[in-house]
This record gives sequence, C-alpha cells and structure tokens, in this order.
Amino acid sequence: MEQYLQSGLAAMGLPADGIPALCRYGELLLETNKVMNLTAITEPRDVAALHFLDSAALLTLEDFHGKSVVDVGTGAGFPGLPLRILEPTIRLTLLDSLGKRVQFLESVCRELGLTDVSCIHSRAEEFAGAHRESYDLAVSRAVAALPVLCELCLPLVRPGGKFLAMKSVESDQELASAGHAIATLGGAVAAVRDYVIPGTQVRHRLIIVEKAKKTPEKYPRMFAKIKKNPL
Ligand SMILES: C[S@@+](CC[C@H](N)C(=O)[O-])C[C@H]1O[C@@H](n2cnc3c(N)ncnc32)[C@H](O)[C@@H]1O
Repeated sequence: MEQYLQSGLAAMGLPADGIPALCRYGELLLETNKVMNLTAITEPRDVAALHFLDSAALLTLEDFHGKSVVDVGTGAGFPGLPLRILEPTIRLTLLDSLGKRVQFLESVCRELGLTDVSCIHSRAEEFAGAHRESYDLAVSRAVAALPVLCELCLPLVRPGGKFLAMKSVESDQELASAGHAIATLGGAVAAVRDYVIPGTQVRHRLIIVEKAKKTPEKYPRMFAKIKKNPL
C-alpha cells in the first residue's frame, strides 16, 4: 500500500507526510472489515487507489486549506478522513447515519491522534437543524442520486461555500436532473472536473456546486419526503 500511495501522491503533486497515517488507517479498515461491513474493497493496493487516492484527488481540484468541511454519508471515512490526513488544516466533521461506522471512525481518529475530528452519528437532514449553513465545504461520495444528495448537503454549506459531489463520469443525465434541486436550494454549478486516479485507468468526476444564496428554511425536508418527492 505504501508504494502505491507514494507514487500516486507524487503523481498528483501532493506531499508524502500523511503516508504512515494512511497505511495504519488502511490496516485498521481491512482488519475491522472482517467483522463489520465497511468496504467491498479488500486488496491493499485497491484500498490505496480506490479509497485513498480517489479521496486525495479532491485536493488537486479545490482549495481545502483552513476550511471547515463536512463529509456527508462518510461510511468508513471517504473522502473526508484521507483529506484531513493529507491537509491537516482542515476542520473536519464526519457524518453518518450508521452508528457502528461512526464508532469505527472514532477509533481510527483516536489511534491516529486526530483529536479535533468530529465523528457524528446522525442523518444529514436532521443534523442540518442545528448546523445549518455552517460549513465552508460539504463533500460526499456514493450516498444518493444528485437531486436527493443536494438536499442533504447544500443546507449545511454557508453562502459563498461549496458542495463537492464525487460522481461517475457517466453522470451527465444525473446532473441535468438535479438542475431544479440545485437552483431551489440556493446553489449553482460552478464546474465539472473529471480526473484519473493515478496508477489506474479509473476516471471519476467531481461536480462543484457553489452556494450562491441561502437555502429556504423549509429544506431539508424529512427523508421520507425527500425520497418520495425529490426536488
Ligand atoms: C455506500 S456508503 C458510502 C460511504 C463513503 N462515502 C464511501 O464513498 O466509501 C453510503 C453511506 O451513507 C450513509 N448515509 C445514507 N444516507 C444518509 C443520511 N441521510 N445521512 C447520513 N448518512 C447517510 C450510510 O449510512 C452509508 O454509510
């Protein structure tokens, strides 16, 4: 894993300081995955590429320095935790609705000495009640289709901040279908950036949505409504 991280981070022009922490995180992920469902990826080199380098790629596409960041539906910590390991100035909140995954994240943060990372067990639409428009950036990967995801994420972003959605390169139709949701929630698409994960032929996409104005108070709705009637 170390070797893949070294060459992959170097290819992206990112510093190598975080490699020991990422390797330990990878070990904990694969160990814990034997007794808890955390990831379908079980080969160390694939963890390096498809979890760590995929997450790290965001640092080449957006400025994270000193920003408050919420990772919505972080699961086993992706993309938020690799971002925080590689960019220690990030003030990170990891948010997931599954308590066991949040406990795993707490134990990883303890072991890596990341005492300032908040690991929160909550649904995003409920967390927005007390943390509305309080983050510079929201990030999310593999949680929901974009119209639903926008309602979970955009209310958490302050006006002037951004929501970064990690998607497949096949997401043109999904993005088109989210136009109404993005506008209704106060967003505007700022950029669509495709990238290749170093050492692989895997192409992924980052959709960058700016928070142009405040989200109307009635959003986010309860999840049942969001799901039944996406914006
Ligand atoms: C497929 S996993 C993806 C995890 C991680 N982002 C990744 O890319 O590996 C989706 C995660 O989103 C969480 N999730 C789904 N809906 C959520 C919601 N409304 N609020 C918070 N977490 C949610 C699930 O518990 C799950 O851990």
